[in-house]
Amino acid sequence: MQPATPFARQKKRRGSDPDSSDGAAADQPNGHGASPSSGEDIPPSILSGLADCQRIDLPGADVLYVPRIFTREESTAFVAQLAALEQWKRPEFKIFGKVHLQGNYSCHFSDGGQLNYRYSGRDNVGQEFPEFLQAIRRRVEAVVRHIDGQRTDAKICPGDGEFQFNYCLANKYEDGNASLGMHSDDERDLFGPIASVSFGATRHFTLAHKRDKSVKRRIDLSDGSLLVMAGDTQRNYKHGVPKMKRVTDMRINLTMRCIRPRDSSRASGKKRAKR
Ligand SMILES: O=C(O)CCC(=O)C(=O)O
Ligand SMILES: [Fe+2]
Repeated sequence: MQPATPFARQKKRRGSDPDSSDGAAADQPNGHGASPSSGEDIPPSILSGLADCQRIDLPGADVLYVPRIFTREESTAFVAQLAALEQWKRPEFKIFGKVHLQGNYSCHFSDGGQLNYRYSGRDNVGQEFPEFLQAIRRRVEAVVRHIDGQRTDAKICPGDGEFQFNYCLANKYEDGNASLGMHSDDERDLFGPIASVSFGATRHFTLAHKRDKSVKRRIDLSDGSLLVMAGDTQRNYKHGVPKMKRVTDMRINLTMRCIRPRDSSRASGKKRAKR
């Protein structure tokens, strides 16, 4: 069963945001009787481009890719704001008792600044979303709902499409030497689709079937793009970002997620593969 409480609280708070400028920065909640797929809160140039949404042909997965959900100007502004965040950290992990540093920097944001997403044996309590990140989230939600309403070949949103993302994991890849190992985002606390937005350098993204090793796909995630992983994708596939030595520019990826709130002190029953 999906929790009603965090979404009810989130909708109320977001509806009262004071921001009133154009585009992604505008506060235009999707509720209040508007169709979740109407697309009226998406700039026309982006809305028309949503026709380029591509379903990635993988058995047992619902993966969609949209090359551009932010204008170039928005992407440039957002990448600068994201890079300037003070929260970036390179977490440590242990292999056979030896401490290593993760290859990329990450940080976490959540509604109310208190949701904990535990993975790789670590608690990750998300800080409150900064305003510009809320604007990014609103655009992502509007696009995801729009796609879900338009497409008949993929079921993206749970229930009536009125879900909301309450957590964001941000990853910063300084250059092509930074990578993310193959893993699944299949923790029990997660539900609904994962919406992944990329800013900066284009990087390869690999999806590989967990059991049928012959099923593998590579997608290029470009600046301002959206990748949605829904349905059984995490159950059947691993994904990762391999090194690309020739890439010298930075890339920042945000994964917007829905997590069930729980007591952060409770140990998780499931561990994720090393990332
Ligand atoms: O950087 C990416 O594109 C993937 C990020 C990811 O898979 C994750 O944060 O779990
Ligand atoms: Fe992931």
